[in-house]
Amino acid sequence: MQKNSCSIKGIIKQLLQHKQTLILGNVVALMATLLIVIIPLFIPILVDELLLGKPHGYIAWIEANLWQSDIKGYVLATLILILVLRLLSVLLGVWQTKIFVTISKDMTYKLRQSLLKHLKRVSLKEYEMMRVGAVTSKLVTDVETIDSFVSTTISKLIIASLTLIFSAVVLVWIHWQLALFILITNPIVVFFTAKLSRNIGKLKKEENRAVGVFQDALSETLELFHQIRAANKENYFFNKTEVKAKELKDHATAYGYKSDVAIKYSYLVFLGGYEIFRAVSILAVAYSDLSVGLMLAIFSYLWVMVTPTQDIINFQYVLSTANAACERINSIFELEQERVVEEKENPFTGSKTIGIEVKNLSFSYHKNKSILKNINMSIPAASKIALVGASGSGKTTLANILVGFYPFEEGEIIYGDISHTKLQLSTIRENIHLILQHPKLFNDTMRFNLTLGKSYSDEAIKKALHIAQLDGVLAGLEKGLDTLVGKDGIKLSGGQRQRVAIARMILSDPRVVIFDESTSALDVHTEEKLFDALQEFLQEKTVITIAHRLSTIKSAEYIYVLEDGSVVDSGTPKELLTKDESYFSSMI
Ligand SMILES: Nc1ncnc2c1ncn2[C@@H]1O[C@H](COP(=O)(O)OP(=O)(O)OP(=O)(O)O)[C@@H](O)[C@H]1O
Repeated sequence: MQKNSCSIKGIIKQLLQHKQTLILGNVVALMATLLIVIIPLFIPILVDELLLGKPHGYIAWIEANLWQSDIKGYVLATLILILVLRLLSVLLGVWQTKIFVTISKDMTYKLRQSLLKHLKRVSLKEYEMMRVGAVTSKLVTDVETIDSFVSTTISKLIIASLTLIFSAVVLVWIHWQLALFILITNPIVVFFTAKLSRNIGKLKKEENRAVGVFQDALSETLELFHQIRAANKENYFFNKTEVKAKELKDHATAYGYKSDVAIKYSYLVFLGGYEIFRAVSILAVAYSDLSVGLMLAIFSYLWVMVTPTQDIINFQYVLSTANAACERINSIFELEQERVVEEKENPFTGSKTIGIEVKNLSFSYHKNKSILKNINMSIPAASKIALVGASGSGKTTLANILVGFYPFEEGEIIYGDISHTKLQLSTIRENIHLILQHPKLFNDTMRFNLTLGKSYSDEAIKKALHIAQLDGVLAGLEKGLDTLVGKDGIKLSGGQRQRVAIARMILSDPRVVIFDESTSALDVHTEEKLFDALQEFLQEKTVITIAHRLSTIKSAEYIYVLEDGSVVDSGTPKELLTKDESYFSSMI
């Protein structure tokens, strides 16, 4: 699979995929420019032929072939013609902008799309260490920097170059020595400003990084606002965010004024050349046969050349900022993704449930710190297993591995009769449902939190709520299933949130269910009623229950005891109860 990445070469390659539209846009832009560029050619006619009586032959040709008039008539006609040319040029300019904006926005959309595609499959290990604000800023600010590079490249670079070439040709035609002078000074300006532009690129990179750091601090503060308030730590966290805002201000100020200084400096170099050129032109009128009208035309061409020259100078800056943005964007593309395997068989299809064999499984989150050590477990299909052990012994880690959240290198898990190496992690998660102790809810309706966007009948939803002991809760919601549950389900109690997660599981009807302290917030009475109601639903499913409370695992047929990442004991509840030293015995 080809790895996605952001590079200037890649952007150009992608641009070329829009070849036809690009050509159309450039033809339109060229026509718009030509209409403007020919305007200075009217100056010699007006000044030399009409005012100074120095014929170039144009008026004579017009009189012979088109129309005869006095000075007023010719001036008025020229004025109208120039205004029409300008109007046409503006209209073509609007069309050109529409074409180029469509291309550049399409390209930046595609870049965001491929970043989101990459993030969608990012490994959980990477996600856990990810600074969300920094990722957001890359998707917004850095992609915008690329957008401005693309729009500058496609809309300005070619036209600027063509305008300069066209003006150069006309200048050579008018006075080749003066033209040569301009053609030599332009590259010198670009040369003197190249190094500056690289430094500006670095400043832009710093500014975008500071945006990320600020966004990160802000989102974390707002995310944990409730806990911050509970700890009375608003000052600490908001001051920390303010410091990041100040850093952002410093970087943005540095980039803002230094990039402006660089552009102005480059422009100054250009204007210096321009002033010298003007002096030389006046000397050329004094000491050669260059007419005043042609000299004024040359000056006009110089002005015509100002914007394209500036565009080319700016292009260097935009190019180096785009390079810096690409570097930051690539750090997202470099995030490790979940493995993809070619799945030939699916053990879950056609079976009501499956058994799971864990063989010699070892796992660590970070090198040198082993969390699970050589775990062996046999979980027959439709069995009811419990996993107990002291806090930190690795129960949740094992549950996360069973549902395919973390890849592991040592050992094997056999689902049905298929090894984990031959299964897509998404297939495993589709069929094995892990219910967490602290389920996350979306700031959306109760219905959405139960269905997660899939369509179920109201009847099915209500049945799931009934099993999850939520009838009373639903009746108390002002808009029933369409009631908003608030940020992270704040309007619901901890136990209600746990039951919403269980109702969500019931609706998704998985083959295997893992309860990880999923009823810890319920009182023993409600928990008992819940498991009674769940009995029929779970009957034909493999169920693994992790709990610290005996009441939660009382119907387990077989128990595994975990200690410091190893299975230290296992057996039926009866067998374990006979052992005085067993962790299970201590739960009673
Ligand atoms: N995402 C993670 N990254 C790094 N280390 C982790 C991560 N999750 C857990 N750990 C570590 O792994 C060990 C086992 O944690 P785990 O949550 O699996 O234990 P547990 O038995 O479920 O504990 P509890 O009963 O308190 O929920 C702990 O030492 C913990 O610090």
